[in-house]
Amino acid sequence: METVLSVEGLGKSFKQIQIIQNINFDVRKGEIMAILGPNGAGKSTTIRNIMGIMYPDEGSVNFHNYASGEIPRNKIGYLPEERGLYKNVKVLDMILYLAELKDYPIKKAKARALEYLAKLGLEGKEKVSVEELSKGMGQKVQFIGSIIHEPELLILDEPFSGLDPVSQEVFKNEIKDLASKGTAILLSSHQMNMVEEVCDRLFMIHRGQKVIYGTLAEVKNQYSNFKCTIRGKNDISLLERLSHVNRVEQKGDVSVVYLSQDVVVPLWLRQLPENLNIQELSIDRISLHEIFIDVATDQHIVNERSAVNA
Ligand SMILES: Nc1ncnc2c1ncn2[C@@H]1O[C@H](COP(=O)(O)OP(=O)(O)OP(=O)(O)O)[C@@H](O)[C@H]1O
Repeated sequence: METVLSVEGLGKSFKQIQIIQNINFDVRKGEIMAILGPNGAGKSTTIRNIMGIMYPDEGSVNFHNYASGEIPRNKIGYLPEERGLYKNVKVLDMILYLAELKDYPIKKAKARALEYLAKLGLEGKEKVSVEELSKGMGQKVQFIGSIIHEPELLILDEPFSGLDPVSQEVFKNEIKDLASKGTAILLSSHQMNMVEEVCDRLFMIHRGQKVIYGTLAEVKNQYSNFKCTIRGKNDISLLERLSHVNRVEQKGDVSVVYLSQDVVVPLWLRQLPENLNIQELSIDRISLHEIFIDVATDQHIVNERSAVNA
């Protein structure tokens, strides 16, 4: 797939403190790439360097064959972490103003704006002034502003925050739809369930450095695939002695047994001892949420390894 954005060796310091270091990834046409990491990891700093809001100390950002200084900004859409629209401007005028800033034909912009306002449940709000909107509604308007000019690359910093579950679904579907039509999307989010549902690949930063980079399937395969949850009173040492066990976590009567990558689940189930107390048992895939916590807290619960492709 065609590479739209490539980030190479990006590094940035503030007051001699290295915030991000040697960041490398790309975003391809029609894919949703998630950029993840705990608070303060360096995600927004990376995005701001891509957007030319700040300049990197090291490395480069390329959009197709354009180098940093030459990137045609009207080909990029950006929903920043800090939300902000002019308060005393009417919704439709606000969107058209943003389209004009990107040199997008106004007639087309108007048709698109009305289409998206209806799609996002804001039909009839065209003439309402921005200050009269709720926080979530304002976010929807800003989102429309970021895509009004049909950008080839869309960068979304925390698009789901502050949205109710229904609106999150609408946003999620819209983001997927844009990608299916060819938009390259870089998405930063702390909502792992959402990320898991939409992203094709992911990049995780921890303490300013890459710790995970790959497709969702690759990441899951690298981190032990399965966990077995058993409800029943059991001695932890009995569970720890089983084969293919990376680690056991016990809370009251519930034990979570994290299995190693090479486990064959039916065989593993067959070797469970007869004296195991099983009131309930389930086998599940490790979630992205668990992988995130594992990496971000250096726990190595799900896998002895700390990184994928690092
Ligand atoms: N302008 C600045 N001057 C000094 N330090 C900064 C500046 N901007 C960011 N930082 C620091 O850089 C680090 C990374 O911040 P950044 O906003 O990139 O993190 P993030 O991964 O986006 O976090 P969050 O999930 O909380 O939004 C933090 O320690 C932050 O304090």
